[in-house]
Amino acid sequence: MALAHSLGFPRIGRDRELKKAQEAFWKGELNEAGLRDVGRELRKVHWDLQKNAGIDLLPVGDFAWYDQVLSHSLMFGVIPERFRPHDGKATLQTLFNMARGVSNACCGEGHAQEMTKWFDTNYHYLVPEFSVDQQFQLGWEQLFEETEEARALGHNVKPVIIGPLTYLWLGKTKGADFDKLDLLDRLLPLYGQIFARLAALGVEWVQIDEPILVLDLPQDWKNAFERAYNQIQRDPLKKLLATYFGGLEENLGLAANLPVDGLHIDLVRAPDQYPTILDRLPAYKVLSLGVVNGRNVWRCDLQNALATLRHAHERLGDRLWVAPSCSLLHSPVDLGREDQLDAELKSWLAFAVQKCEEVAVLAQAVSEPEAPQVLRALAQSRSVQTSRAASPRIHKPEVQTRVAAITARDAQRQSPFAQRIAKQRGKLDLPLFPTTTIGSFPQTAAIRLARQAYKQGKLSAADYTDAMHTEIRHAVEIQERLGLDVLVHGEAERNDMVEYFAEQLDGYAFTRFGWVQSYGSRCVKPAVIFGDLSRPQAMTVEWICYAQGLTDKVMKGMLTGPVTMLMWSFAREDVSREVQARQLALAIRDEVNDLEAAGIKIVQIDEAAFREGLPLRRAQWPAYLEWASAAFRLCASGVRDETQIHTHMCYSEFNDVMESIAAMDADVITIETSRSDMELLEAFEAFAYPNDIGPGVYDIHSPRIPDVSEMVGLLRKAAQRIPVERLWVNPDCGLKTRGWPETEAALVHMVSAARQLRKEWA
Ligand SMILES: Nc1nc2c(c(=O)[nH]1)N[C@@H](CNc1ccc(C(=O)N[C@@H](CCC(=O)N[C@@H](CCC(=O)N[C@@H](CCC(=O)O)C(=O)O)C(=O)O)C(=O)O)cc1)CN2
Ligand code: MET
Ligand SMILES: [Zn+2]
Repeated sequence: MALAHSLGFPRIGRDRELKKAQEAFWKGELNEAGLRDVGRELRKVHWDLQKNAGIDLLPVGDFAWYDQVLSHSLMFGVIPERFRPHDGKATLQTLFNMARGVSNACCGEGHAQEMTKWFDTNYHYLVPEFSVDQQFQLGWEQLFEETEEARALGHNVKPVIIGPLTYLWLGKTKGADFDKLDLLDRLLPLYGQIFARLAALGVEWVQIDEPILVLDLPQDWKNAFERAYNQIQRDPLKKLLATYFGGLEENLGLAANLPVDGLHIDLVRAPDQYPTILDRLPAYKVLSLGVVNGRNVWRCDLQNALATLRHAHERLGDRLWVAPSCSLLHSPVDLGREDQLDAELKSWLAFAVQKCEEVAVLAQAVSEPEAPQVLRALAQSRSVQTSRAASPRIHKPEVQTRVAAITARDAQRQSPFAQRIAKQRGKLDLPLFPTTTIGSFPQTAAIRLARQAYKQGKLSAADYTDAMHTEIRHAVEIQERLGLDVLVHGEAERNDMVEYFAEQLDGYAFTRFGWVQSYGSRCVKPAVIFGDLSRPQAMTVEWICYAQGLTDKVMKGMLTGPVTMLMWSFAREDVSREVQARQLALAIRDEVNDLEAAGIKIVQIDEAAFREGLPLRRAQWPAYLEWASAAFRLCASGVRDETQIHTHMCYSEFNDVMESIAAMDADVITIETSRSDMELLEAFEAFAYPNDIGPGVYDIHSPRIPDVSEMVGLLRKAAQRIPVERLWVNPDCGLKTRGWPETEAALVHMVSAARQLRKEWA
């Protein structure tokens, strides 16, 4: 029989119990013992859920108080100087300080560790900081404690640990410039120590995650794999090397031959690697096949997966394991919780619990093809596949006809930028260094509670609209008082910048409890694209016009772009991402045009996920960049020259995609730059980026209020790289996670900084 295992389970909890406990702890409303109780209970529930679903070997080490990479930094003693406790002993407080930063009398100033995207997901990890004299020592007992905890509950567990090369790859060197790989020899002994301790606890298998094996790796990193694993092998634990999010391609031989006892590969993202791996895998090794998609919510086509598994089983026998493609961290927890989803649609979906059931039944089907539950599951899967393929709710001829009729002309503004900007300047009458914000203002508890009451039917639509109008008035008044030049309505009415639009588009479904962790305690509820997408009516025009009616200043209309809508949703798999992006682009284009017709002079189309959508392998970049920037232009090109189109991007490296950013041809782009000290602008300068730019002058992820002088300094740096006529002044990103007091204080400073620059350049 094939063994059913899981690479990791969501930690946040079915009802976001972990989020609520973390936030209560930070507010001082829950003590550490209380927080630890919540964690312990969640782990117990999650192991039980997986075991009851039929998983034979359960993951431990997938739980984290904030982020799994951060847990590893504590385990390895990689604690930046500014957070190092006096007695050298890291505590939960140390961990949260590293994640969230400190700024107080007792502990001084310490900016949080940088946060960045986990491969091509919407999960963010905390970037380890390495110094040239970096030492590593075991400094965190969590993995061992949780292993004991699981074993005390009677579970058969497999601890999960990030491999040494992936861990180093994810980190950043600080201070002196040096090669991270030089740290490998110092780090490796810790793996030996960890494995020895796990073996002493009675562990048989450990999972070592090395997802960087699916990237284009430099040769020295490839070489380092052999060296590292030859050194690691000298101990009694069995090791499963896990790769996911893509195919091994030219690293396949390397991965197959490392001296470990098993290899996991992602057959959902890269089914093509299957036959080759069978030929290359040494005969002693276990092969774990990730056939159930851990990154999407569609039920697995069991028939299809089983065909591969049966074939593999003939060759491998008991050396075949079955798993989800990657950790289920990226899936919502339990579909059973959804009580308001349409029954047919619900029958097409699987969340983490259901995915474990799929893995288990597939593992059983390999050796017991006639078992009643296997036959039942296969029949059900077949009927899901046929009902979906034929469903009239998926295929909309009018949408397909419109997409087919798109011409190159539709994705091109009427005139080149130079002509457009002259007309826009004439009409907008803005000062040099115009100030603006990225869109959202604080999403206060009051706003969320009003929305909850409205959704539960406890607040009427009219009363909800009134409550949101009050918020918009408040935001507009404050912006006028602060003296900002281009105003926003503040996005109070939006639960999320993607979900809000998804709720108003045909072809999208949304869940009530489908939460997925984005970072720390912050979660998102990705909507589900199930069919051809269209916009039945205007989505934002009334809100934006209400806001514009309150002021003589220019009100910027705020939309989310097609690539971001797609990347932050659960997408279809029966049509390409490109086609879905085009459908979204047409819907957004109609909204842009409606805003223009309603008298709105500036429209911002956010593409925060543009960079995240980039394939992990460079060979696939050109095709993606081509359709992604074309989709943006399609949204933005239905308007007159006078209408100014903005876009916004965050969490982005731009150097290697400048050409495509320029190809988007937005009149103004606002970007995150403050944490990198305007370094990002080098790319814009080097490329001679032609359009207007708003480099963020302060980091909105931190409650810290930067001084005027700090922002003036950043703006002067920007002015050295970009002609001042083309510079805007704005924060790094939206302000929804901030409170009002710090938001106002920071914006007062920002406006002063802009005024000072105007004087300097007058
Ligand atoms: N989709 C997406 N991905 C993204 C981003 C993004 O904005 N959206 N930004 C980056 C990540 N940054 C993020 C920043 C903030 C939040 C965030 O604040 N999330 C909220 C949830 C937002 C939401 O959906 N809110 C709903 C529901 C809020 C809620 O929890 N309501 C309570 C009741 C009210 C209360 O007690 O607060 C409940 O249902 O129990 C609403 O406003 O209506 C959270 O974790 O709390 C998420 C990601 C990258 N990826
Ligand atoms: N307009 C959005 C906001 O201000 C853009 C956020 S990008 C993650 O929140
Ligand atoms: Zn942003």
